[in-house]
Amino acid sequence: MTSQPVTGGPDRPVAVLVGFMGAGKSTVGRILADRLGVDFVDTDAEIVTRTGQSIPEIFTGAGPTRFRQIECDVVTDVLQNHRGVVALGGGAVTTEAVRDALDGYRVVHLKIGAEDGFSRVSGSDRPLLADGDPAARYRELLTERAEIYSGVATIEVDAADGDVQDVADVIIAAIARELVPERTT
Ligand SMILES: Nc1ncnc2c1ncn2[C@@H]1O[C@H](COP(=O)(O)OP(=O)(O)O)[C@@H](O)[C@H]1O
Ligand SMILES: O=C(O)C1=C[C@@H](OP(=O)(O)O)[C@@H](O)[C@H](O)C1
Ligand SMILES: [Mg+2]
Repeated sequence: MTSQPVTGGPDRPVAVLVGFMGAGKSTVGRILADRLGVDFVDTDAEIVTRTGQSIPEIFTGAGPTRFRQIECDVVTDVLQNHRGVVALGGGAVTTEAVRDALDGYRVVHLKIGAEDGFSRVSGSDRPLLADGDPAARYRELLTERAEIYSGVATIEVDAADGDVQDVADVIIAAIARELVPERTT
């Protein structure tokens, strides 16, 4: 686990979770919010609520480019207006405007390897894994994006190590260290 100083603040979310599909952003994000006693927003769920369509429906209907535009609008709005925990969709940070919007925020990268991550999402309805060889596509996209996640993150945690509660514990400990740097335990 690595951690750099930063961020958060009364006018910002406590934490924004990024990382590849299957890292656990949606699941751990909800647990983290419960543990911290704050609200949780998953931007994919917010997209579904606002459009009235599922993520696969948007990808196959409006298309991936339009999905990224909708996603960018929703993410920037949530970042400005939400104060709890936010989980982004795995591809949100491929949009430059989203990366810019994250500047100065506490951004937690849930790091996952190809084998662990794919085993969690194999057979799910994620549209980017719908065609061809999903395991190969998963590996390719993960390799393409790994640096982007690390580039926007202020905290990085191993999301393969332990169950979802353990991952939430590690994030809470990292945030606590930022808030109280001299803490020894
Ligand atoms: N640390 C973990 N250990 C075991 N299973 C996990 C862990 N994190 C997430 N999962 C499982 O992996 C699947 C994908 O998790 P999800 O939260 O949707 O990931 P993401 O939002 O990053 O794509 C879910 O079935 C979830 O329960
Ligand atoms: O990596 C991606 O491009 C995507 C990740 C998904 O979210 P999760 O990372 O929560 O699975 C969802 O936004 C969409 O299927 C596209
Ligand atoms: Mg998710």
